[in-house]
Amino acid sequence: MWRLARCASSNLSRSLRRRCFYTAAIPGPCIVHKRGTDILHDPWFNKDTGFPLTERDRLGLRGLLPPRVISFEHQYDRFMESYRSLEKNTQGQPHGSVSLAKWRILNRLHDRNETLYYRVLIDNIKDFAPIIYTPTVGLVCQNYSGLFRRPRGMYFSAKDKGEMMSMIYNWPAHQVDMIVLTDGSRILGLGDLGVQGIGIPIGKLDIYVAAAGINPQRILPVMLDVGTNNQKLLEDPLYLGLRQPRLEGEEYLSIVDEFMEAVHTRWPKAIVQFEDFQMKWAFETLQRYRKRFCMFNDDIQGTAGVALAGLLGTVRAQGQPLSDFVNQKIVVVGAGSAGLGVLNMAIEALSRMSGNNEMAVKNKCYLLDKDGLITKERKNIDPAAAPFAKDLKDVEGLREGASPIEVVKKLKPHVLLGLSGVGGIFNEEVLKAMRESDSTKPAIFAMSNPTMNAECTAADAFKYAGPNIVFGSGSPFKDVDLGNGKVGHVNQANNMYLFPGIGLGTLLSGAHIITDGMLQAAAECLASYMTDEEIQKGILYPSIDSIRDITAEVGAAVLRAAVEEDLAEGHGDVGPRELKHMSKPETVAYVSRNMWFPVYSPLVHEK
Ligand SMILES: NC(=O)C1=CN([C@@H]2O[C@H](COP(=O)(O)OP(=O)(O)OC[C@H]3O[C@@H](n4cnc5c(N)ncnc54)[C@H](O)[C@@H]3O)[C@@H](O)[C@H]2O)C=CC1
Ligand SMILES: CC(=O)C(=O)O
Ligand SMILES: [Mg+2]
Repeated sequence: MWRLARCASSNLSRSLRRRCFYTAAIPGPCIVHKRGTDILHDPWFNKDTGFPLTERDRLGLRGLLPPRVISFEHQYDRFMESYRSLEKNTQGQPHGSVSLAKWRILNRLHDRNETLYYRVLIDNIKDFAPIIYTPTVGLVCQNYSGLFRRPRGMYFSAKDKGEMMSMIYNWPAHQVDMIVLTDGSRILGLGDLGVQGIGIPIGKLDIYVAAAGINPQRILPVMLDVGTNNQKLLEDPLYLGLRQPRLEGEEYLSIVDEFMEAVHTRWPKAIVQFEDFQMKWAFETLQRYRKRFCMFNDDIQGTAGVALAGLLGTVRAQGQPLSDFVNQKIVVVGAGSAGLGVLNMAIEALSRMSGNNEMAVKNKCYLLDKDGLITKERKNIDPAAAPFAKDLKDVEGLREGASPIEVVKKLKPHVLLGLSGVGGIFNEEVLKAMRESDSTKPAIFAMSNPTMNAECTAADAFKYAGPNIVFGSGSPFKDVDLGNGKVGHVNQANNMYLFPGIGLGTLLSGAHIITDGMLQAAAECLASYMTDEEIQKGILYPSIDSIRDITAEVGAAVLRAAVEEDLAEGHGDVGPRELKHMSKPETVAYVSRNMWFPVYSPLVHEK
């Protein structure tokens, strides 16, 4: 049953909680097995000019650095100053090249000094998320082979078949907690980018560190390079991946199987997030592995929870009780892994609310793909979309393959949600038709990424569909000035609000699988996070600035769900019994306490 109880510690002031993250205890020492320049060249341990003199002596660094010791705060200010002057000096230049220049300066720091990098990322997450994550990460992936300077993460290719069990031991960390894996076949809305898709696991794991406080020494971005069907890349002399068409069928699955077995053998507790796989493999691999390994598919499952929280928020914004969700007509444009994931989770929630009358709630949900409205008349219907195909007699006045404008005009939906990857398909005509919606506050979610692939811009949505809409987009847009001091609020309807908490909560619970119950708990937590006052203003999700707060809450909700399902085996010194006895607020505090925070630890050398 959907509960709207406020999250455990939500009455603690958010800013107070944020400050708590900064009162880090004196850091314990960190053992390193290297000395001298090897340390300076290792971004996990490097402190640049920040090594105190005693440490320089201990680690054989004296003379390898300029003599003056610069404090962490001073280094931080210096970096931010250079970032701000880059912003100033590139004003008026093309947006894409400015974004790439910003990414480069951040990436250089990432490659040199991770402690400082993650500190600036955490403190400035709202400004930097659009650079290291969507939309700029899309541009980075498109240009990856040209931008490549240093490797990050691991690359397993079709040529490594039979070798993966030993290759996995090439990774230098003893423990890995979180892996994000892609095969590069559907990178954001940009299609098959082959090996260049590695930018996505890197960006997602940066969000894991910033939002969930996963220790960056325990993360691993992975590219499974099984070839690419992108002809342009195959012909590009700079392309860094395998120059062959993608493996298919059993050949493909045997590569993924081998990788999963290798990971499980070395790090049985590591969580694997599948990211940006083309639809057929996204569903197939989820089915194949979810009962055997600790894994989830972010595009199917993470996106669904965020969208559902947004849809429930919309009902609240309309001033209706949550039970009114069952009366909403929902049109989803895009029948891929994300669109189907959203519809499946929405229908599950709706069914529970309507006393398991799944048929009745399905009748209120409409699904379109590139060929328009999906009905039972559709030839060669995808089996995953088939359960949502409409009987033509139930959609009077509409035809098989009806276009978004025909559907919106006829149905006057409460919600129009885009996960098609096609920029601008919610055009002026479609948006204007949403003015006739049966809802007083219709919702328009243009969730495709990156920005140019969004189904519409925020400005167009408010301009054409009217000021009363609730708006969400996958990539960030600025709030819209509606005149008369009114603001059209933009919600970033992105799975970044959930995946970090799903990963962290699962990790701390010690569960060996991720169940629907754990995912539902995550979505419920996000749905209940905002106050009625915020929701009335059309604000459905917390600000990205407070992403650590919401992640702690989501993580705790996931952990408690694992406990309730008797799956929690504990983590580190905290066993299942202790987890079971934690109250809700204690669980949130426990999760927050376990978030890594970047400070320079004293380094101690051990041979
Ligand atoms: N905001 C968020 O958190 C998330 C956003 N996404 C975005 O959603 C988009 C789709 O992702 P997936 O479902 O994984 O891709 P997918 O490739 O599995 O599915 C795309 C779907 O869109 C349909 N489509 C293509 N052209 C269309 C058109 N002109 N009109 C209507 N439908 C059309 C296709 O037929 C297909 O059903 C991507 O742009 C991705 O960035 C995905 C996951 C999370
Ligand atoms: C956000 C995300 O996961 C996507 O666009 O694929
Ligand atoms: Mg994705």
